[in-house]
Amino acid sequence: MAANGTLGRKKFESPANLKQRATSSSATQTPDGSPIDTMPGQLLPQMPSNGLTVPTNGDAHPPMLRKYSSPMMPPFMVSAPGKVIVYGEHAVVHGKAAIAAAISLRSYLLVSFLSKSHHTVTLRFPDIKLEHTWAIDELPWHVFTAPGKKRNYFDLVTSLDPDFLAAIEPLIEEVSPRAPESIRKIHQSSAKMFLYLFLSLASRKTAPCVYTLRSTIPIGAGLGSSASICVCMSAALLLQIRALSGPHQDQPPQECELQIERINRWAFVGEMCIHGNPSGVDNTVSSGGKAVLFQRKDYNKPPRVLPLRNFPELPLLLVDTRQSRSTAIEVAKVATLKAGHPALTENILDAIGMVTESAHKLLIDPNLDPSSHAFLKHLGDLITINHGLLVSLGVSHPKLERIRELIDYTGIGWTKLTGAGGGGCAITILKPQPTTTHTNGHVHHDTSSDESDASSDVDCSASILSTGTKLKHKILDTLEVKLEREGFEKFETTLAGDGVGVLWPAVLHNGNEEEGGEEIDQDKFLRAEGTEGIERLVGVASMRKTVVREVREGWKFWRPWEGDFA
Ligand SMILES: Nc1ncnc2c1ncn2[C@@H]1O[C@H](COP(=O)(O)OP(=O)(O)O)[C@@H](O)[C@H]1O
Ligand SMILES: C[C@@](O)(CCOP(=O)(O)O)CC(=O)O
Repeated sequence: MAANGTLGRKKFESPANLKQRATSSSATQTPDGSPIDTMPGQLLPQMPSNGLTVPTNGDAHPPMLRKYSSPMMPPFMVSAPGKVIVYGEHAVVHGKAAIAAAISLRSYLLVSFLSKSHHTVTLRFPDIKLEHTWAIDELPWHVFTAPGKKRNYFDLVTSLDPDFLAAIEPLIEEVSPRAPESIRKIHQSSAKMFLYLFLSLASRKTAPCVYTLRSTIPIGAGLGSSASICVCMSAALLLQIRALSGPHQDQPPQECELQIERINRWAFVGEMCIHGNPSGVDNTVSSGGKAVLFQRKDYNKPPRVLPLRNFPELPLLLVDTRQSRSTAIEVAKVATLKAGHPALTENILDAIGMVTESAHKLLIDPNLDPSSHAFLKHLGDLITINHGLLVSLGVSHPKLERIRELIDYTGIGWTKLTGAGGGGCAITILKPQPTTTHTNGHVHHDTSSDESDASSDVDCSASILSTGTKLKHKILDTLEVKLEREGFEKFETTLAGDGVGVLWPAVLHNGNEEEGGEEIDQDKFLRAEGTEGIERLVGVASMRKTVVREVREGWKFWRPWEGDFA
């Protein structure tokens, strides 16, 4: 049951519906150039509050002189994925293409509203132990709304405004001033991103609220954690000002794309606050989901970004070395190698470019059969080749090689480092079925698996997409113990899933639409333990129980590749 009996789904409508009722035209179709300052309660005073209908001037009752207080908006959630680079890291710095894909590790942002008397906005980011509150009236709105300065929600912003940065600087300085330098830097980057987006998109009249964020993406491991929180914040603010339509059933693909693009543009602004000069690939993948081909030949021009709509959702094993690394240092290593051995290094970079091209050609093949063994083997071989080439560029790390060794030994899949290397993570695309195991140097053909695994003539379509087989579980569990013993962390994720998603209101029905549902409140969200606890709370069914894709109860996504949502 909902903590508040009025929070059952039937009593609330999607942001798009509310907006449609309030303005009768969608922001998507007729952007009027000015952000909407009011909250749904303010636009719709007739909206039921605590189950009661508020009389309006149109009622049989005479107009009332007392001003009714607006009902509070229900809490809602947004979520956005992290990413991995599947092929082409480092070569992409030298003008070749790379392929990046969304993963099912995600950030979740809960937006809860306070009564008007508060007039504050609070960030609760427990992953980085940050909690900070600002008085909305004391924020430098005058700078962000000065003549000629105010940005529209649909604007393309490609650089940060120095006046805006100067205006928020004193507020950022007040965040965790006594924390150690390394922690303060993390807190202040997140606060800077938030304040810049909040002041650009919201207004002085914005309803007081708390933004509580939890992420299942390891931070600083090259998995796009920062882009994912920027996408969440951008989407939440755009929903609050009703600048988005949907996500809803049968939304045309172009309209889905427009909403994603709108979110992505502001997420990029957030990334600029955190990173200075981001490439834009992380926020693009996190907003839109699935995968993209990404290439930047000329740094003075925007990159080429091609969505790869056919990229299949594949189970992916992700292992974090927990070895911190610096992207800048790894990129510099390759530059040094190139200076010392220009022809050789160029050949390696060209070869990596060919790996990406080969994968791209396969993925856009109209006759692609993503369930065929041949398809998966092609992708897997390219993973192995790509890793070898990265090793020869000198960007691997003994810990990455150890992970690869442990995984190769099980024969469970194809493994490569992902991102900058020098630490960070390794990814493994799982083979359709492991028919053999290796113990103490001996190779065993396992016969203890269930029927689908025991069959040598396996139906790949079932086994490729499923990790739900006994043998795989056994190998993965044994592997997990070994990896953990050596200080590594293993995640079972899915490759090429959804981008930004919305749970409106933040109520789960646990499969029963008739019941009022269970509200996800701040306390429950903060108390959820680890990735499993968070995913259980927000309605993600365990991957091991599902065959094709994770089930996210109640969540809606913009899916241009489908034309609607499932
Ligand atoms: N869960 C989170 N909560 C709050 N801030 C986060 C979170 N995840 C990432 N960030 C922000 O993003 C920054 C990490 O960015 P970065 O080092 O590029 O890592 P990644 O490669 O994972 O994006 C952090 O310093 C912090 O400001
Ligand atoms: C090495 C590189 O190709 C990828 C770095 O990825 P990440 O920082 O590990 O997400 C650098 C880049 O593309 O900017």
